[in-house]
Amino acid sequence: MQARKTILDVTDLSIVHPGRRGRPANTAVKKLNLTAGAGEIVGVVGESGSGKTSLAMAVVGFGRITSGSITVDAVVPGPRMSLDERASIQMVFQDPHGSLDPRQTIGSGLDELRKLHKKRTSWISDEDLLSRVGLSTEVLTRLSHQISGGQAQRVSIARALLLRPSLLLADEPTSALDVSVQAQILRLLKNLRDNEGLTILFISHDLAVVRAVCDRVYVMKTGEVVEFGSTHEVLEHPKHPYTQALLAAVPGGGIRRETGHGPQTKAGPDGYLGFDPYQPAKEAS
Ligand SMILES: Nc1ncnc2c1ncn2[C@@H]1O[C@H](COP(=O)(O)OP(=O)(O)OP(=O)(O)O)[C@@H](O)[C@H]1O
Repeated sequence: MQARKTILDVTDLSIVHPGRRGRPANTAVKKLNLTAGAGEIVGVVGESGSGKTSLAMAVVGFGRITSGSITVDAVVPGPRMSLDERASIQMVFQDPHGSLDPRQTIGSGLDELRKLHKKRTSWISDEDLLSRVGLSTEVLTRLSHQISGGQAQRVSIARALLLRPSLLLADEPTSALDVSVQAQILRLLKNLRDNEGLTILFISHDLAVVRAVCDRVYVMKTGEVVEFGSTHEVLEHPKHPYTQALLAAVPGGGIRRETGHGPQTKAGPDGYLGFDPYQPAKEAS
């Protein structure tokens, strides 16, 4: 099999936040190495405070880097990025409405992006773009508060896709959503990986979500990677006591068993039960 092109390359990354008001400096990331290949969904999982957000901010060029390096398809994230380089690294965050301008309709938000990035965005019409994320053009005339959380997250993903990013950073993209909507969004991200070759760095504290969507996973504890490998290997046969403890803390070992979403059946390949999360032909909720 041909090796994948490396899109994200994090080498020996350390991030130290300076202490404020007499507090000691805080080492959030220590000598971290991580890669993501083209068309791969790579997870970073760890408890609160493990350094995920510090890593994520550095990858998109907003955060501090104390030592080490990051490249995203030959772009070095940071304040010196050009507008076009900035557009090549896209983000989707936890709060789906928070990343949309409340005063703009979804359509005028897309128009604004198209004006700012004419070359990057001419490849697709709004209609085709929205259909790729399971939405109809009806959302174009709506304000962000007039669409559901799931729809808003689809719009955020569409806005990212419009810019043809080399990397999508998804930071807890489903944790604010209802469980059934969560599953739809996860399925959408997997479809975009499979059909568009999208490369995704997926940050989460939720093992069930990571299990559902990631090809490979890195487990972070207090700024260090304690274990990494294929999601199956790491979550089915965890070697590090921290990974074992994370799994033990989740009922069902990170395989989510939902209630109230239809009949309970055997876990599907996604680790979810009882419903088919992806309905591309329908207007998504
Ligand atoms: N701007 C900052 N200044 C000082 N310390 C910081 C800053 N940002 C993060 N930290 C510290 O760095 C460590 C890692 O935090 P980080 O937010 O990266 O972890 P996390 O895994 O994303 O946690 P969470 O899920 O709670 O956001 C923590 O001890 C945190 O207190």
